[in-house]
Amino acid sequence: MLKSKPKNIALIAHDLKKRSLATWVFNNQTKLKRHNILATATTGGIIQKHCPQLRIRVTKSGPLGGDQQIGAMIADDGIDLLIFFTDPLSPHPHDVDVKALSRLAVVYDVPMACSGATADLIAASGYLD
Ligand SMILES: O=C(CO)COP(=O)(O)O
Repeated sequence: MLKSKPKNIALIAHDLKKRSLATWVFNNQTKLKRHNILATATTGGIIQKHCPQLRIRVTKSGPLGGDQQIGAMIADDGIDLLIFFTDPLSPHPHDVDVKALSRLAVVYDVPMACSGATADLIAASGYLD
């Protein structure tokens, strides 16, 4: 099968969802490894430990501007997929940044998964092949 060109994929998870995102990445690393992976600092560090063979570029941590950095990349057409496992049951000091990031993903029509079920559907869709 003809492979599509590597995509720029941003990975982010709130604290209580980091383990679940790391597991999702581990389970999908065969598909992910030929793409350019970007993550916010803490999320990226945890995923890197679970998946040492993936090359992960990191931004600042979310509360320190990482969500905004990824939002700016979306506005520059630099992100093809956003996997952002959000935790709707905990307060976040940088909630405005979280909202701004998900808003920009919609403005620029970037595919976005906020939970495992949607991320699984995207992985099964052929988008990463
Ligand atoms: O806060 C985040 C998303 O809003 C994620 O940032 P970290 O990966 O640095 O924890």
